[in-house]
Amino acid sequence: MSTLLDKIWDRHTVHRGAGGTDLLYVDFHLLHEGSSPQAFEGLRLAGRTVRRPDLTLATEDHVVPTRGLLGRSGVAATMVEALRRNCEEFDVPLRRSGTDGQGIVHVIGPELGITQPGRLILCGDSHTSTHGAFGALAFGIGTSQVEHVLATQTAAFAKPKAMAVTLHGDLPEGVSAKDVALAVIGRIGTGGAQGHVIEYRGPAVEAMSMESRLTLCNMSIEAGAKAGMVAPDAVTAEYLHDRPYAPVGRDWDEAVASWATLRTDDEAEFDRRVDIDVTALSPFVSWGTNPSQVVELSGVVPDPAAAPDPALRDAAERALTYMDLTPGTPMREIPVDVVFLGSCTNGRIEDLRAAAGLLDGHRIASGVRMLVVPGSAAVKYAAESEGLDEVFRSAGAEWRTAGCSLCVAMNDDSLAPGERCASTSNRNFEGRQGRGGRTHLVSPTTAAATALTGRLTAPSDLGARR
Ligand SMILES: CC(C)[C@H](C(=O)O)[C@@H](O)C(=O)O
Ligand code: SF4
Repeated sequence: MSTLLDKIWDRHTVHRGAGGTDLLYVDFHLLHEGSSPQAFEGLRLAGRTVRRPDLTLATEDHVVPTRGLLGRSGVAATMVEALRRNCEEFDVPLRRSGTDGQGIVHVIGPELGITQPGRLILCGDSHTSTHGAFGALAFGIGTSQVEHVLATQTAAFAKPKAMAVTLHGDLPEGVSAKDVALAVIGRIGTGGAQGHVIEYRGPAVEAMSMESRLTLCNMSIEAGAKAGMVAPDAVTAEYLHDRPYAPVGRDWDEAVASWATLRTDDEAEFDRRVDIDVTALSPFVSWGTNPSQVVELSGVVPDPAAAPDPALRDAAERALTYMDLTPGTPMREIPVDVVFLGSCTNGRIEDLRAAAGLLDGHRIASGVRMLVVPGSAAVKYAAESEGLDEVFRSAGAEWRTAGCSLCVAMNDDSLAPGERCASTSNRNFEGRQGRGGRTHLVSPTTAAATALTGRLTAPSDLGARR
């Protein structure tokens, strides 16, 4: 009896190492400018080539500007230039910024149909867990492993344990996969899934769109998991059909038939199980400086004294100092300066639609700056063809080109010290959005509702106010 993890692991194992480390075949390798330069340099020094450029794809996402063109000088230009030179020299296909098909690596993989059920997908980036939404095994690797994959199309790992996170019930209106992800991390902690691959299961997962599943799997890494996954089903196949890298004709039929075997057997044992009833969930928001420091938006800033152990109490105290928050303050009373809608967590078309649905015909609060950054060029075009860009602009938000943007202060977008931001991204670490910047992780609709009122606001709070 095997779990989905066992099945994919076994199919990819080319050598079982003595010390419990297996050598796995890699189906697809994604690259970006942030984590690939040393790997290419290593190849060059060793006189090696890229073994399977056809199973490799690079994109420019972390450092690219999302307003205007890439400059000719500066750190970003140097990093992007290095990636372009490396891709050219090693024959690796590259999605350049400013062209079709470019975007955040975890947005374009699924969009192009590269991310397929049963595949092993690696990338030098922690949020590679995103791709598990398709029933792929996908995780982040370090630079030396990137070099190894480039040279050999294989990588060595110790097999992680399997953890089931089962979501029971139906998600209430206005509560999204992002809220579920924050609720899960709030429950199990940032180390709660350490050493495990999470398989999300249950009726609430089956009812989710691919994009919601991507959001859920994206955040797995924030619970310490190696990866997140969802068994493929009809929703998965429907999403992939006709995508540029998806199989066609007979190959498609065979692929779909083989995907049906990619499920955990009924009697298979998980190393750990967590059950969550989503029926009573409401929107979540982070108050602290790691993604487990969350509360329901209807709640208050917690008192560190109530933390269950001294380590958590210290962490909470430090976080509240950094965040400049006082225990007992209702979350709904916390004002924000900036709202960020985007990232590989929530920068897809459904996220933009959901936020635009609330903003349509309204203006964001004065004094609030809102950045809307599509996760890919394709998301941007799709949004523009639906008129969403107009909705955002008319509401007073900035409409940008694709990139990581304010998710990470590695590009032109950052918070000023002390600025407070409601952000649809996945990390609220100190300085993540800029030195001294304060991040509250939220869902796209909470971000939109917050932009309208200027204070942390759940979508359902808006009714009474307008
Ligand atoms: C820069 C990159 C390697 C990093 C990651 O590994 O995740 C980034 O994408 C992030 O989200 O922190
Ligand atoms: S959007 Fe954020 S989390 Fe995603 S890859 Fe870029 S920096 Fe990392």
